[in-house]
Amino acid sequence: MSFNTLDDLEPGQRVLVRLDLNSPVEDGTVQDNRRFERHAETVRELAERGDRVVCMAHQGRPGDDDFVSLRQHADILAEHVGRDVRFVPDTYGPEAIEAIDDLDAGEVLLLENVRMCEDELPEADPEEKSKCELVRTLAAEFDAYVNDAYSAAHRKHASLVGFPLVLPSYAGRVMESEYGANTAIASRTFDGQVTMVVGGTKATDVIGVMNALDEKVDRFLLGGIAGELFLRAAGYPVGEDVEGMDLFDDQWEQNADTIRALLEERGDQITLATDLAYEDAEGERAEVLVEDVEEKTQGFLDVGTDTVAAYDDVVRDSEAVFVKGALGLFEDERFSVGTVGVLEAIAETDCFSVVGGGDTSRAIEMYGLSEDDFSHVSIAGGAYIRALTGEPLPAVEVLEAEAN
Ligand SMILES: Nc1ncnc2c1ncn2[C@@H]1O[C@H](COP(=O)(O)OP(=O)(O)O)[C@@H](O)[C@H]1O
Ligand SMILES: O=C(OP(=O)(O)O)[C@H](O)COP(=O)(O)O
Repeated sequence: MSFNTLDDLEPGQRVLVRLDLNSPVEDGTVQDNRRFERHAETVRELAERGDRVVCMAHQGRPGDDDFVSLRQHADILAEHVGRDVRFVPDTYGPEAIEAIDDLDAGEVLLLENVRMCEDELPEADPEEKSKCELVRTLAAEFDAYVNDAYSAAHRKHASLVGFPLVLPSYAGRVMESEYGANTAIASRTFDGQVTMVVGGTKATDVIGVMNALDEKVDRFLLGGIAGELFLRAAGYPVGEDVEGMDLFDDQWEQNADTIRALLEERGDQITLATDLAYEDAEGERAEVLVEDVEEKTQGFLDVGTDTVAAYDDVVRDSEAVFVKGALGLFEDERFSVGTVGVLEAIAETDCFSVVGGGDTSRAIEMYGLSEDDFSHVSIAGGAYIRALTGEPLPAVEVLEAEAN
């Protein structure tokens, strides 16, 4: 590992820590998940050493329903850390600076959602990001920067790539362990069939790297939003937004050409759902064969049972299975069949397996599966599949470049 870690950081300092607390938000309520539990280890270690610990994180994307304040995150984080986590509804303005100055040794503060600041999001190189006001203002308050946000390390945002150029920088415990595990996995080779289960909502992240995964993956099993977009490209009347959704049309615009090319060039490696599940008028799970869909009038919330059976067979014939994203809205038990079915098949076989996707790992504990039945459960989604391709992660690269 060629970056500095917490073992290299002198205790008793003012430390700015980038976490990834991006979480599901249901009816305005932030849902606890493994990201809190894992990052709490880094925060607790720093606080116990007598550092002043200021945490910075994001939630959602501007314009989306889950783009909310981090106030609730502070309470959830506090439960996992086992000590108070103060919250300030400001990121680098006077209120934030005052709260940072007020902190004593061993105390923890969480700043407001960093994506509420204009400087954060437009992607740019570290050099440019290091000069923005957000980075310059906050850097002046700290002795060191710790990046623990492995799962956001594929984004070139200010809080992720800007600070290592202006502060001594270190990887947190989550960054260290996820980087180590995912890099080791990327260099593994397998004799038998390697399968990747692709679902979730961030279709763009995975479609963008499917070409690069060609060497690594023999079979792709599609579900979730990516699955429907592929069905649309294959000519079925699905994969579009209905009823005020905002999941398909933008991602279709961005990826339609790539999807068509993938289907044409390696369609034999790509398996699509043959049936889909939806909520009927009585509120029950109902299913329809993809070939029988005449028009999409409501959301499809899971793959159907024929599809699950077919995917189950493929998983049982595989030597390695990588999961990136849920096959359906598994948080609702009626639509958990695809995600849980595939996870159960993996757990019952002795294939090498990695489960990732910001939310997918939640399905393991929600449905009584044991983490021990998987080789690695990552709290990262997009970053982990990018790591599999061997493509560098910008936030890791800058930590390495600036390490001494
Ligand atoms: N057909 C679907 N309709 C709505 N939501 C879906 C569907 N399929 C999957 N999801 C949702 O995708 C969410 C995100 O999955 P996740 O594994 O975190 O992938 P990603 O990293 O792409 O966000 C899950 O919480 C699940 O509810
Ligand atoms: O949850 C995240 O990614 P993931 O869903 O791919 O695991 C990260 O916080 C990155 O968020 P973003 O995809 O809105 O940049």
